[in-house]
Amino acid sequence: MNFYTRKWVKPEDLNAHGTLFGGRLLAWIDEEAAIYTIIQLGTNGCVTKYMSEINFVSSAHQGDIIELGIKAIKFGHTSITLTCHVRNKITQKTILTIDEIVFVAVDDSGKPVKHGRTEITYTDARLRE
Ligand SMILES: CC(=O)SCCNC(=O)CCNC(=O)[C@H](O)C(C)(C)COP(=O)(O)OP(=O)(O)OC[C@H]1O[C@@H](n2cnc3c(N)ncnc32)[C@H](O)[C@@H]1OP(=O)(O)O
Repeated sequence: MNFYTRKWVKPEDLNAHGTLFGGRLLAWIDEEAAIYTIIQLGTNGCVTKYMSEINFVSSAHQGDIIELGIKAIKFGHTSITLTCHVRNKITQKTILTIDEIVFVAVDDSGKPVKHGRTEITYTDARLRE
């Protein structure tokens, strides 16, 4: 799993308890997973379909640097399934895990479309095909 994106937890990211707001973290994850999917499928036309159980394992605090890891675990016909792990960059302590995030490739009218991909690419070449 690659941890491409790092985030620095700032005051505007906190909840009423003074720790990282879960909704903010999920927004970061959804965007990261969407970008990962766009690179893997080579199309901007993809939407979030499903997220499995979200496990908030431990809190992050103001000033922490966290990193978001995403990896494709299954290529379907129109879908791609990802797994996600968020951890503290310094201590490596796990902050969150999501076993499955499913994105679906869609056409201009929003209907599922076959993406034709079967394996992970480690470059962004598909974006230029
Ligand atoms: C990045 C963003 O913010 S996007 C915004 C948030 N997301 C959205 O607005 C999407 C709203 N949802 C939709 O428009 C529709 O549900 C669609 C277009 C995504 C899918 O439509 P559906 O009628 O469910 O499509 P369909 O039944 O053909 O399934 C498409 C694929 O999704 C998979 N799928 C459908 N439901 C689920 C589910 N609950 N869990 C996992 N996978 C699922 C199917 O197995 C299929 O995969 P495959 O083609 O690889 O075998």
